[in-house]
Amino acid sequence: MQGKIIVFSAPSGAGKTTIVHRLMERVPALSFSISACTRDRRGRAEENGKDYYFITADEFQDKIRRDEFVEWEEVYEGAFYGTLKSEIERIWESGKHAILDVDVKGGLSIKDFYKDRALAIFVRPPSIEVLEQRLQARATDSQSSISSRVYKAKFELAFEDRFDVTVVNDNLDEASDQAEKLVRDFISAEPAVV
Ligand SMILES: Nc1ncnc2c1ncn2[C@@H]1O[C@H](COP(=O)(O)OP(=O)(O)OP(=O)(O)O)[C@@H](O)[C@H]1O
Ligand SMILES: Nc1nc2c(ncn2[C@@H]2O[C@H](COP(=O)(O)O)[C@@H](O)[C@H]2O)c(=O)[nH]1
Repeated sequence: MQGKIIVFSAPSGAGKTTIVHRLMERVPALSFSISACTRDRRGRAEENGKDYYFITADEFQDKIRRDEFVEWEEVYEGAFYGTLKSEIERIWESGKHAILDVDVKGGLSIKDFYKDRALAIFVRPPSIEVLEQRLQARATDSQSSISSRVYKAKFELAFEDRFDVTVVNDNLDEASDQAEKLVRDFISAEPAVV
C-alpha cells in the first residue's frame, strides 16, 4: 500500500481539529501526524507526544538546521509549529495514511511537497462572526490571542481556492460526513503517481 496524506487547514476556530478527531474515530486507516511546537502545553487538556511534541525554541531551531521538517511556520508571534518528516515516515511504515491539522500556509506547503499524494482540504467557517464566537466559547485563548486569530483569518480565507476542496463547517455532523466521504474516496483511489 502506498501511504497518502490528508491535510486539513483552516483559520483558527473553524473547527478542523474537531473534524479531524471525528475522522480518526471513524476511519481506522488514518493516523495523526503529531507536529512539533514551541508554545506551552494547555495544562491537562494536552499531552506531549499525543497532541504535539512540545519542544523548546532551541530544539526547534536545531530541527530546522538538520532539515527535519517538511514545513514549519511561526504561526503566531513567538510560537513555532512544524510537520516532521519522521512522523510521516512513521505513519507510512505502520501501513496507515497520515492525517494532518495545520495552518493555511502550512497546508499549501505540504500539498506542494507531496503533490498528488496529498489531499488538501480547506475548512471554512460559516462567517468570521461565527468563527470569533467559537473561539470565545472554546475559552482556550486570551482576548488578544483571539483578536489576532480573527485578524489572521480574514487574510487566510483568501487562500481557499488553492486547496483541492472545501468543507464548510456550519453543521458539524454534515461537515464531518462530507469530510469522511472525501477521505475515503481519496484513500481508496489508485495510488498517486509521484
Ligand atoms: N460546526 C460547529 N458548530 C459549533 N461549534 C463548533 C463546530 N465545529 C467546531 N466547533 C467548536 O468550535 C471551537 C473551535 O474548534 P476547533 O478547536 O476544532 O478549531 P480549529 O480550527 O482546530 O482551531 P485551532 O486552529 O485554533 O486549533 C471548538 O470549541 C469546537 O468544539
Ligand atoms: N504550519 C503548521 N501549522 C500547524 C502545525 N501544527 C499545528 N498547526 C496549526 O497551528 C495553529 C495553532 O494551533 P493551536 O494548537 O496552538 O491552537 C492551528 O491552526 C494549527 O492547525 C504544523 O506542523 N505546521
